[in-house]
Amino acid sequence: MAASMAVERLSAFYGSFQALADITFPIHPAAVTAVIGPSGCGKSTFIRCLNRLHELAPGARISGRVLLDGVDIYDPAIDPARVRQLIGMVFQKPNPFPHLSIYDNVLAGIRLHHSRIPKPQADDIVERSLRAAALWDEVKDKLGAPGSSLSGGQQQRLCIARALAIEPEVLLMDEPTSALDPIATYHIEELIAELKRRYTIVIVTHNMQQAARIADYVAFLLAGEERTGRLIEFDTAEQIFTNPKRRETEEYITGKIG
Ligand SMILES: Nc1ncnc2c1ncn2[C@@H]1O[C@H](COP(=O)(O)OP(=O)(O)OP(=O)(O)O)[C@@H](O)[C@H]1O
Repeated sequence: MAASMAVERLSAFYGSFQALADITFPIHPAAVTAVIGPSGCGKSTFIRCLNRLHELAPGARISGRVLLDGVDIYDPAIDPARVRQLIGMVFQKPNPFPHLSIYDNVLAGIRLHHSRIPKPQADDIVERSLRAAALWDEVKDKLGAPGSSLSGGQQQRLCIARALAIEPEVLLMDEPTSALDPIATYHIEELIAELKRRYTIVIVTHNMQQAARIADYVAFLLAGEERTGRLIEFDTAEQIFTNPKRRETEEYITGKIG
């Protein structure tokens, strides 16, 4: 069963600067939730709060709660490394280790947690993860080639395979297609549609058409003059794109602001 998440009164800070204020909404299991909003409204900050990457920035902290299946991932008893294992992340720019082979790239994350994996088990994890990332057929005959030998879209699917190898319950994606061409973007969108059957997915995107194509739910964030991002509207994608309740949402999705 895919996990559910929820954010409750989440605020995020960099030192004295408040990047996000008082954000509350549910993240439904086995569905795609898109986080949209103009540049600088705090989308990346938000998604990084969901797996405790935010706190690694100097002076960064949060208040509020982030629940994974009802458990607060910021509870002092919870190990942040375990959180990042359960809640995987894929970044904007495909970032495979360029000199590592495709095979070793898939295992790179898992090796942080398990020092020795027997070869048959490693082979199995590599094949399963590459299949899940819809990359197996393209690379199965060159698993020893460096990650950098792949196209941008293939590299991004390799990063998705690396994230899936550690068996997360939730997959976070921060603008995963913004560095890719339209065909590679199409492949990643198809893959997301497939992955949401098993995983809970949160994606940051600048691209309204993309959000409309792939999201089940949408959270729209907006920052005012003080640059603090707030949740303007959360709803099903259908509602947000056909009949938003707030004027600001309508202005954003029709291109009048942002
Ligand atoms: N490490 C940091 N230290 C201080 N302020 C930061 C840091 N990272 C981001 N910010 C600030 O936090 C705010 C939100 O930034 P964030 O990158 O989360 O926005 P975003 O919506 O993802 O932007 P974009 O769409 O341009 O990527 C901005 O005002 C930004 O300048």
